[in-house]
Amino acid sequence: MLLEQLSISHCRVIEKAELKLSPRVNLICGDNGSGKSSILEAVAILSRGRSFRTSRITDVIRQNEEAILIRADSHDGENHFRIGIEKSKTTTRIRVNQQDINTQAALSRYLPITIIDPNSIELLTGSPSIRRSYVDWIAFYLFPEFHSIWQNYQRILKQRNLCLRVPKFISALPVWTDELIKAQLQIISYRERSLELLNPQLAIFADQLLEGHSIKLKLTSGFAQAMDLSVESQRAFYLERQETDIKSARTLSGAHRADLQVLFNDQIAQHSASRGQLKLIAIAMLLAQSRSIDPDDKRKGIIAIDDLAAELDGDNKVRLLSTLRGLNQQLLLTTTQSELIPLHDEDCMFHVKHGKVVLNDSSV
Ligand SMILES: Nc1ncnc2c1ncn2[C@@H]1O[C@H](COP(=O)(O)OP(=O)(O)OP(=O)(O)O)[C@@H](O)[C@H]1O
Repeated sequence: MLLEQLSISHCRVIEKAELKLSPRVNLICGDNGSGKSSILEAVAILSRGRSFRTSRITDVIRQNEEAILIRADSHDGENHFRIGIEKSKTTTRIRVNQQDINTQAALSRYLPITIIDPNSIELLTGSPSIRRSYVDWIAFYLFPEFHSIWQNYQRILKQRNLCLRVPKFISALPVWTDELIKAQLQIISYRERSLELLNPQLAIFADQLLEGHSIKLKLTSGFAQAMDLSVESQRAFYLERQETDIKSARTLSGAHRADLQVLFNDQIAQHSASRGQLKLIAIAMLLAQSRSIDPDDKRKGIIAIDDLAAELDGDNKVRLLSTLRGLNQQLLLTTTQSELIPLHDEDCMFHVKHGKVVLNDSSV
């Protein structure tokens, strides 16, 4: 997928910006506070419905404006799409090819974007939900049916939790437990299939970015103890834990509590890698995520990196830039240092000042 033209209105310091993007490197330069990250936030809102810096849309809507509006022309190699999203404090309107559509997921399908920013290290240091979302993102793009299976799991979980919380519904608990068991076996299988595609990609990026150190990812099941996950053994487990679940008023085990173990040279990465290495591991994981949804080299994701130079030392920066160059994917990179990356013929450089974006003509 490529973004060809991007139009942003009322995003933080940006009143209006139009960017005609290169299919390769797009370097977005400017001083601190000029509005570089706001461009990436706009792209994130288009792809995911929310910014990567805040979950509140009101933070992102320009002061004294009602709504943020982002539109893009994109194409996937065969078809062109015109996509757009308008978000006010209370409403969201999504359009694809002049048609209103109902769900963010339907829009997200058109725009697989991986965002790398200085907070990406939370992929390792943050809560398990960040790592679950990381794997589920891959399953979402690889398997069209995954999203409804995931939604179904959330619905069943809510029903089971209701039975645990409200005494008059307790008689329905075995039914919802069985539903939960069935649904989570599906979720686990999709996550495992995603990891099978992810791990070989990760080995390649670990080699390029971490000088031969190994990174491996392993799924944990979401159950406190190692056990076989057959229907019978799960049923016995939930029955045995029923009183604890009732006391907590929620289901304490299952696919919604799964985690991803990140192994660095076969040790738990969070406990063994340096902070600089953790950053590189997170970057390798995110690049591998983007590559793994494109096994036949047809559905390329877009990679956006906010503040590329931040906190990587000289050699690591050089290694990362050469890895990015080799990717053959569309890149959106922000930086305060316009000399950061030598540009090639097809690349574009944009300068951002007080929210105004201009194309640097010498870059095309
Ligand atoms: N809702 C808003 N309305 C108007 N301006 C805003 C709003 N929220 C933030 N700003 C301003 O927008 C700018 C945010 O810019 P942004 O974070 O995109 O800058 P940046 O170029 O990425 O900076 P840095 O290099 O420091 O990361 C800041 O100047 C901030 O004060």
